[in-house]
This record gives sequence, structure tokens and C-alpha cells, in this order.
Amino acid sequence: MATFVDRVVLHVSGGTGGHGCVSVKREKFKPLGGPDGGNGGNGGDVILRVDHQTTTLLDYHHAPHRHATNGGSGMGDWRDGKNGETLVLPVPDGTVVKSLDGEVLADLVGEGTEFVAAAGGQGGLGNAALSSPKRKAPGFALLGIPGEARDIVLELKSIADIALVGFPSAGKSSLIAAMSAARPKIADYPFTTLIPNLGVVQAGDTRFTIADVPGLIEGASEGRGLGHNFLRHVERCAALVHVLDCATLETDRNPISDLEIIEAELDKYAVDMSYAGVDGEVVPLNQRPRLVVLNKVDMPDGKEMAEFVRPELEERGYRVFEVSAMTREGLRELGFAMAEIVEAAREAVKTAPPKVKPAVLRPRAVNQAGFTIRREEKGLQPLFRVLGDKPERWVQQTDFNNDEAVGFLADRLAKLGVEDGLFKAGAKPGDTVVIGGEDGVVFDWEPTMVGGAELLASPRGTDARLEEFIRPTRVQKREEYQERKDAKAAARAELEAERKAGIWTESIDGEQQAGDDDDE
Ligand SMILES: Nc1nc2c(ncn2[C@@H]2O[C@H](COP(=O)(O)OP(=O)(O)OP(=O)(O)O)[C@@H](O)[C@H]2O)c(=O)[nH]1
Ligand SMILES: [Mg+2]
Repeated sequence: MATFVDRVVLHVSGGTGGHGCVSVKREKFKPLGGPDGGNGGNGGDVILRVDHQTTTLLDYHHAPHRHATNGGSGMGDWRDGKNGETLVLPVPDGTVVKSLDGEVLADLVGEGTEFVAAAGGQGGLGNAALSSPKRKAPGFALLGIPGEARDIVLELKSIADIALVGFPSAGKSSLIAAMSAARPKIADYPFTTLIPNLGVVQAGDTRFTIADVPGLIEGASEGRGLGHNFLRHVERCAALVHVLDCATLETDRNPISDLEIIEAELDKYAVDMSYAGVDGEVVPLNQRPRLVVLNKVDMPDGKEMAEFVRPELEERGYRVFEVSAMTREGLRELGFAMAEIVEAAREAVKTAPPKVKPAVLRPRAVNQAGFTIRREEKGLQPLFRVLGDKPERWVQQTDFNNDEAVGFLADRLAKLGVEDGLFKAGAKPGDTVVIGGEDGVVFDWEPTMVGGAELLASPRGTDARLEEFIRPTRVQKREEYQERKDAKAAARAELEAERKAGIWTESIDGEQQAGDDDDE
């Protein structure tokens, strides 16, 4: 038996970035030729893409774990690691992506629309890329960071112009079969239809789609029967068609009470308005135009019943069609009436102001700048939590077994203003600092920054950085310049002398620049 798969929980993860490489160029006659460690490749993204060939979410039901490939590690000789491959997951048109707690992340409508479900992790820089005039031969590289891992819910909402609703066995699937080329399963037991069927109907010059949905029963809006599972499918249609069974054998049912029960269920079902504005104006289900179809008039009882209830239904303002899906009686008129409504709805969308619909949807904007510091109490001790895209990423990139890498992290954090921020938040050396959320990295904080040291050194209640800044005069500047020049000349002379004396060998690690390497 087919299962009703229009809602799956998918576990996606982007590929992990490759690690950067630490390597030093070695050549004949030039044993230490400088850093040549290449960068790690980026991990692949996992992307959902609307594809018309795909009509169900069945594949994801069977295999709900999807991962993109990892980036390759950097290598010596400036060779970068390969990027991971993007994993494209085809999804049907009308797939809605939600988080586990129901927040709509994307509404994928239109061939080729994409959603980055899980971004791959960035590859780490190799030591070649990390070298700078100040850090000539870094003895470390950055680690690749893990790809995003997320659990998302995919829901399918068929995009049909007209939706057929009605009790089980009212003849909805039979109607689709009679009006289009679709060949859904038809049988005389309730809930024959488990997956909505879609059919294309041609009436005059108008082509449109109709969908049936699994039979509705009382309590559907609370999840009875197939419940909400099917109501999702009618959310986007232009009109609803009630299919009423005029020949039911159940004595406690008649077309009018059936219609009232279904209407009550539609009333209770709140249309998820979250995609309004993406997909045109969204009118709640209970306000969509309606047609009423009295089916099975080929049966003697059916004809009688139809004629009996017709005036009552028309009094309530419905356009009523007596049809037989079996003999095709009345289907032509029904088709034209449907076409009329579809045309009107299409016209309304056309005249509506254009909606901005990004073709590629990203899960969240990356907070490029900044960070926040939150003071939390951990027992009696304060705890300072640093949250922010950059600091959290940098921590992931750091090989904590490598002192140089840790030093580099400290520099980066200081430069971003994290240390400064910690001082301002009231952190004292030795306090616990966590960078990141739940699984953040914990530090005992040792300020390294010059500004911070100043702060520490100055008497309580003062801040050295706020002291009056006295602008030097031109004469003063010239004097300073001369002083520095003299000092440089002296230093150079000293160096020259040392070299002549033979105590000096070629070095690549920046010792020569001692003095201006103040951020190490
Ligand atoms: N005599 C007669 N029988 C019909 C007509 N339309 C449908 N039926 C029969 O009614 C039964 C149910 O038809 P379906 O089309 O499967 O009904 P459905 O509304 O899709 O039912 P579910 O998918 O279970 O909700 C089948 O045995 C059909 O042959 C009709 O116009 N006349
Ligand atoms: Mg059916």
C-alpha cells in the first residue's frame, strides 16, 4: 500500500571544511623557503531545488539523512584542498520547508527555486595564506569547520487550481478520472485516496489542474482520519468544489449535512498565512469560492436526492451541478464553471503588485559584524558568554594543541574588540569566558591586549583611554621623527656589526623585525 508521504523530517548536514596545511618549502640550497601550506577546501552545501520530475517526498522518507561531501585538506607546495560537492536534493513544486518547531523557513514554488538547507563548513587557511610581514612563517594553520547540521521538515502542498473536497467515497477521484487524463485509484471503500491526485483539465481555452484529497470526515481539522495531512494541499487552490454523494447508503447522512460538516472542518482549519506575499494574496480557506457538485445522479436514488436538495443549496448561495462521474453527465458545464473561476483568480494575481521572490533562499543571514557578550551567573562565579558569528567560527578554526594558533585566535579576538568588550562587561582576569552557545569553548580569561593592560594598570575609576589626547605640534613631530630615524640608524649599525662578527645567520621567522612585531 502506498503511504501518505507529504511530510518528512530530513536531517541534512553540509560537508566539513578541509584543514589548512602547515608546510615549509624545501628546495636544494634553500632549505627554508617560506611557508607553502595550502588551504583546505570548503565543505559542500546541501541544497533543495524544485524539480518538476519529482512529485513526492517518498525518497526522503526512505533515506532521511543527507550529507554533502567534505572539503579536502590543504597540502604542501601551495596546493589547496578540493571543495566538497554541492548535494542537490530535488523536491516537488510547492514544498514548504519548516524547522522542527514549525517555523516556515522557505516556500519553494517554481522550477529551479533553491533553498540552502545546510551550508558547508569553510575550509581552513594554510600557513602560506596566514603568513604576513609580521608572521613570516606561521607554525600553524586553521582548521576546517564542520558544516551546518539541521533537522528540517518538508511538507508538500500540491499546487492545483481547484481542489475537490468531500466525504470518503463521494466520488472525488472518479471525477478527476472522468475530467482529465489522470487515472487515480477508485474503489468503494473509504480512504482509497491516500496521496492527492492531480489532473489537468481543458475547458474551452482554459487549462487548469484539479486535485482531489483524501476523504474528509468530521474532526478532520483536529487530525481525525487523514486530518491535516490533506488540508495542506488545498491551501493554494483558487476554489473548492464540494463533491456530495447523493447515493450514499449510510442512513444518517445526506448531501446537506455532509456539506455542513465539511464546511465546519474548513472553518476550523486555519490557513497558514506565512507564505502570503510570496505566492500572491492568500485568502483563508473558508473564504475561497465554492462550487457544489451533486454526484452519482445516474443512480435513481441519486437523481431523486439531488433534485430534493438542490433548491436548499441554491438558497444558500451555491452554484450547484448535478453530475455523474460514471456517465459523465453534467461534466462539461462543471468544467466551464471551474474554468471561469480559475480565469478570474489568474487575472487577480496578474493585476496584483509584483512580489519579490528570491530564487535562492538562505536559511539565515550571516551576522558579519560584531558579537554580543552576555553575563551569566555560574554558582557564585560570573560567566561571560561571547556570541557572534566571527568569534564562534574562529574558535572552531583553532587547533588548541598549537600555542601559536591559540595566540592567533587571541589576536583576532582582541582586534574585533572582544577583549575590550569583556573589560566593559566587567570581566576580570581569571573569570570564565565561554565563546559560543551550549557547546561553546570555555576559557579562563587572561587578557593579552595592550588596551586592557592599560585599563588594569590605571587607578580604579579612571580609564587611560579617556585621558586627554594632546595633539603634537609640527616641531614636536619633526623632533620625534628625527629621534626615530637616529634610533633606526643606530640599530642598523648594530646589526651590521653583528653580522660582520659572524654571529648572525639567515632567519625567516621574523626575528629580524623584532620590535615592530608587537601583536605576537
Ligand atoms: N454510480 C456511481 N458511482 C460512482 C460515481 N462516482 C463514483 N462512484 C463510485 O463511488 C465509489 C468511490 O469513488 P471514489 O472516486 O474512489 O471516491 P473518493 O471520493 O475518491 O473516495 P476516497 O478517495 O476514499 O475519499 C467507487 O466505487 C466509484 O465507482 C458516480 O457518478 N456514479
Ligand atoms: Mg479518492
